[in-house]
Amino acid sequence: MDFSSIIGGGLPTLVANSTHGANMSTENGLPDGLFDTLSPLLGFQYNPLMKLFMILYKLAGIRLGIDPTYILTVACLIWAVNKVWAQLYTTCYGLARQHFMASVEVSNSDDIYFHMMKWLAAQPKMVNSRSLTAETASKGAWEEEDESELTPALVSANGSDVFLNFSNQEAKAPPRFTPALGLHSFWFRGRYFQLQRRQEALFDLSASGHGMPQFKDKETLVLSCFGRSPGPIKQLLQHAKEQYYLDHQAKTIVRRPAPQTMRRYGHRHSWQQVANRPVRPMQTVVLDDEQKVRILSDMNEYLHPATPRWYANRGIPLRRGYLFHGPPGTGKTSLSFALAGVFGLDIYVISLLDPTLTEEDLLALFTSLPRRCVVLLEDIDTAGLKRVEDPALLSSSSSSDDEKESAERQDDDSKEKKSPKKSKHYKRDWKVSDLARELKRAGGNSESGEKKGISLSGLLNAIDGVASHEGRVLIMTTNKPDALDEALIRPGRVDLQVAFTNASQQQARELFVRMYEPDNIKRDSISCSSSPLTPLTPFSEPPPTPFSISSDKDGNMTDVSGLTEIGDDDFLSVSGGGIDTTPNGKKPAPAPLDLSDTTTTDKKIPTTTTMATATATMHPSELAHLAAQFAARIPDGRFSPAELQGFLLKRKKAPRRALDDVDAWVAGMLRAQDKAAAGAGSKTRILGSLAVQ
Ligand SMILES: Nc1ncnc2c1ncn2[C@@H]1O[C@H](COP(=O)(O)OP(=O)(O)OP(=O)(O)O)[C@@H](O)[C@H]1O
Repeated sequence: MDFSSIIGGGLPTLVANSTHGANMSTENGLPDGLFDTLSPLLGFQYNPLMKLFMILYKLAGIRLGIDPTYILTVACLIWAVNKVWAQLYTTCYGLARQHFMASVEVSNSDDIYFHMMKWLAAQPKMVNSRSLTAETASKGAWEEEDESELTPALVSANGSDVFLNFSNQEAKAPPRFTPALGLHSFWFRGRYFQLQRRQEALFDLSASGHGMPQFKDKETLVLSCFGRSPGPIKQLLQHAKEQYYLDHQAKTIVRRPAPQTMRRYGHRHSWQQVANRPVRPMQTVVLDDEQKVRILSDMNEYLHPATPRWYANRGIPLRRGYLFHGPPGTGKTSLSFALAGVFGLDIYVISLLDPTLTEEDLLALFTSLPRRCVVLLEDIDTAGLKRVEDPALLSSSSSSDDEKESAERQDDDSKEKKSPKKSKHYKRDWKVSDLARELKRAGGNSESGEKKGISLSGLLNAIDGVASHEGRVLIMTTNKPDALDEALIRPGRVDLQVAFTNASQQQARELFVRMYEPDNIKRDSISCSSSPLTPLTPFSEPPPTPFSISSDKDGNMTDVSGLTEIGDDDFLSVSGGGIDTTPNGKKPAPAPLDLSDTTTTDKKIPTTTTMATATATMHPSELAHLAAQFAARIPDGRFSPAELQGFLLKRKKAPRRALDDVDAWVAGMLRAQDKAAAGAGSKTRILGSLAVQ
């Protein structure tokens, strides 16, 4: 392009033309355009910007050899057609959506949202979408890991041992990709679906935070498909949900109260998931079989779908409570988890010592429980729950000052008995000193930050008040059943008590077998229990035969048909968790064990390979023989299963070494116990037991 000729020749003419409003440019060989005609009329020559535009416009015309008006006209036409098309499309699409498409909305405050997102993240079509959101996918403690992905181990100082190294573990975890905000489409079971992911910011006036309203993001998924029925979308959501729970089938979900800021939204915001751990098989809890069967059949009966009707017909509130009591480390929590696993229930753990928990919160938490679940109140004795009969008397026991006050009052009481007229005014006759004392107490409490906490009546109200939730299984655990108020454990609140004791020789034997049996061998093949428990119904099988409950003349349940054959127990399972059978529901055939690790020494730290594959094998009969020898050296009822487990864990690959060491360990432990009994307390026992490990 010859700029000098344009500038030297064409430009002055153009400038002159545009300046003087000339309406002809025939000297450039171009016809007069629309602009040339319109510009004087519109007064373009007075506007410097428009003048510049005119110059550029003419320059373009000269360069292209056509009137730029045509280009502009075509551009305007394209724009108009596009506008009309867009409008038409929107209208037609809107009409089609309205009349020929069904849609379902899912909010991110609902669990289905997470089920759907997890499912979408696993769809190849979605993964290859051009518009994605990347998320950091972190693995839970119990999720399977690929051992081949382990970082090459570092060689230790002596050059022989190797240790695992997880320094770049996070870097290796691939991100998770989900559909970005906007419109997406995918096919599912031969059907076309549209997914719209939307986000909007809500101004939450009720947000407490520091009393300031806050913005809150709310996300919505809108799923649509062609057809007037939302059936396919429902199927899709059901499928996503099933896939989600398939991953969690053999897991027990543990929930705790959500933070206070979340709890106030109520219902599903009241609880948050804190763990998702593998189901604890019932066989791993070493406890008297009779006790296990008693509680299992009691719970099974309670959870049966026919039970609510039975309770309703008799006007009995549908609640069941259990109290597990016994020394620390005897399996109270373990049994609670195993029970939840057998019945496929989630566990809701509440600590009454939580400083943020008020009685209103407790009530709200109980009312937002799902239909069937296990509520676990651990170490209920530590919550200091007491019946408040007379606040004055109750508080009077807290300090020597108060004792004096109590004595004064008793003194006053006796005086008043002599002059009944005066006694009527007792409560109102506050002296200045009384008032000062009360104020001091109230001030002292708030200054020291002492928590008012949950009172016994608050707890009772939550667990069986008029507004309390029905259908849940309440399990309370305690080390000191005698310290509990009898109101808390009266029948109706606690229906079954299970006493846990230190390990018997039989239990020691079972613990030994469980510790050294290979992972892939089921308990029954080497069971040393007289009546092994395999109490489960495979997930896919139909539910157990409906039972009937009849009562004797005292109203006690006498016959629970369908549950009488406890030997081959059929227990209800909501999720199928805890199943300890092969996929076809049969018990696996016993496989030979070979635990020939007697040469293993604990001094050598296992390598990555040995950690994973060093399950040496031993014949079941040999293992049973070792277990019997071990049990014979454990005194009955002296050690908790947790203590025995701790000892065995230190020798987890060496059953014979455990046998060799057990006498010395028992002697050391007994000495520590005697010392503790002689006055130094339970702490000495614990420290002593650690020393003799
Ligand atoms: N009866 C048992 N059978 C199998 N393992 C047990 C048993 N008792 C305790 N253990 C083991 O000991 C550990 C502690 O058990 P658990 O927490 O169930 O005891 P607990 O009675 O609830 O104790 P605490 O009263 O201190 O809460 C767990 O690792 C568990 O596996």
